[in-house]
Amino acid sequence: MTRRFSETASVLRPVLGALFAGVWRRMALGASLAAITVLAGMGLLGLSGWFIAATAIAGLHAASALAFDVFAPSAGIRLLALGRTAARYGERLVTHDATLAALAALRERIFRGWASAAQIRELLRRPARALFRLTSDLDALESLYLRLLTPAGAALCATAFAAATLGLMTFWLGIALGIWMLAVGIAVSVGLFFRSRRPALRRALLTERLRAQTVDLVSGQTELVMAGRLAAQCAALEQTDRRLARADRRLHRLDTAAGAIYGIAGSLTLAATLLGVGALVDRGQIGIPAAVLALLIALAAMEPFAALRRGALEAGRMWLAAKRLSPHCAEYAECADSGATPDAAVPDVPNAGDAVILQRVSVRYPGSATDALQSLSLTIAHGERVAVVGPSGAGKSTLMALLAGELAAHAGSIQRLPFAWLSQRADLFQDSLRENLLLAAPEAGDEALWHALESAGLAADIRGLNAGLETRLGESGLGLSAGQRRRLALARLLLQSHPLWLLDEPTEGLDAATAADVLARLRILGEGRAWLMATHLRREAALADRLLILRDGRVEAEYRWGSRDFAAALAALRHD
Ligand SMILES: Nc1ncnc2c1ncn2[C@@H]1O[C@H](COP(=O)(O)OP(=O)(O)OP(=O)(O)O)[C@@H](O)[C@H]1O
Repeated sequence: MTRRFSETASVLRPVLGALFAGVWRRMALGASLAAITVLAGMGLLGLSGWFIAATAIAGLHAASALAFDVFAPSAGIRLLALGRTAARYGERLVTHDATLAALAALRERIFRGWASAAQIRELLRRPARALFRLTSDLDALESLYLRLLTPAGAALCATAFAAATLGLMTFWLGIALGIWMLAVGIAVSVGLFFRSRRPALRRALLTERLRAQTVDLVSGQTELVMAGRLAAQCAALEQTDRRLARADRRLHRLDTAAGAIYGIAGSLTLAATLLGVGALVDRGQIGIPAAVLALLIALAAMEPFAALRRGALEAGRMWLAAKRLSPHCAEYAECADSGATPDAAVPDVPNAGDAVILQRVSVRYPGSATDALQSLSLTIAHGERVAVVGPSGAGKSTLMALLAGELAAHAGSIQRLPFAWLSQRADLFQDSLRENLLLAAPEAGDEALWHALESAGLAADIRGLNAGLETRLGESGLGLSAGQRRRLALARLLLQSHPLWLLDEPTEGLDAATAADVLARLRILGEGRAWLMATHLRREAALADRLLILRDGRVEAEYRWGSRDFAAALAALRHD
């Protein structure tokens, strides 16, 4: 039991800390306004009933009718009516403003929490899941405040108010009402939470699966048709949909049952209060108007608990979201406390003279039994060009990813200068050419952009487009040829003045003429910078000052330009 409690606390603490950080005052104000709205509503109903009953009784005799003060209660009714409307309006504004601000801050925290090598790899493997978590899990936390905490606070205030009002008439009636309301409210909410936890969890997971399957179906249509798996994928999707509908039906049934229980509990409360206040009137302890006030307050008191229903139904989903987001919130909080970034793989800067120093670095992929890089040491001097060659699986891309900070080493030390990275696939976005270029240098003006395009040999092509730099690209750079995409990536590389270039097979897939042009430009523009280039191709490796032969994650040999071994190793590479 204690272990369970400490586990729950360890999940909720970072999430609540992250959710309330910076906005807790607004959230407390929102919850207070929600409570005021409920109390004003109860007060309005009770006072109106009291007023009508008291006016009717006072009207029975001329003397009492003349003495009856109609102004104070009607002013009170107006005040409560206006107050309730204003509090409701303020509550909506404040709670939603606080929630949106909290979620925006939390989203940023989660993004920062994800900005680590291991997380990025995981996200790239399952992008649909990442998107779902960013949207759905965070929305679930929105419900935690709006549908659970705020209504729970309002329900407690309503209980206290109803118990106090009846307690003023007779102490034990107030206590009995308070205990009864708390018992029913807590029992139904907690019972609903436990009964709905499994279907709510199932619903959240099935919605996630349905989205991922739909994305797979749409984006992989061609492959599914080619493999004859389209019908199977559709059937799997339909099955998920059916299971989701079953979970939905179960939740709806629970919701209806909880509504019915609250209805019955409300009627029982009303009947018991009627008997209680009837006895009090009989004994002459209270008048009829006070009895009507008590009855109407008891009638309204159960309503805030009914509002908790939705929160209790969604609690399972909130719990799942909290469990998934909690490590990221905790991770980020630790980093914020220590002033570090979440990515432990950020390397140091080497001493003057060298651009890269790797010392006995080992890297292992999660789930792999062997190291992809094994105690690898490498030094690259300023302005030196090193080409890494080796058979497929030797560890070339791993080495590049390590230096780019996409992978963390489990042993050894890494020092390198700031770098610009030309990867095999140019990461182009569905945006204008200008925005795609500005990713590399957000402050660059038009002159710098055109200069980079000129140097990359793409300026003439862009000038030929009607919208020039404003031309919009499709997904992954659709609208440009492979050669133009590579040149655009090259222009991005040139917009950065970093002293180290990481080039991953920079001309793979280009025709011989385009490749020769790109390489000639790289050679001229990369003068004075250090290069680390992963390659299979002779035309690329020929630009290097040093060849590094990698095999099974180790440096097997190194050859300097001009040596016979260098020429032999070069000759062994692919020609185009
Ligand atoms: N994401 C991954 N998870 C597990 N193992 C991986 C992963 N990526 C690469 N590896 C393994 O790490 C080793 C080195 O792979 P790497 O991609 O670095 O080789 P490479 O030399 O770049 O190959 P290629 O020339 O085919 O691109 C291989 O044994 C490979 O199976």
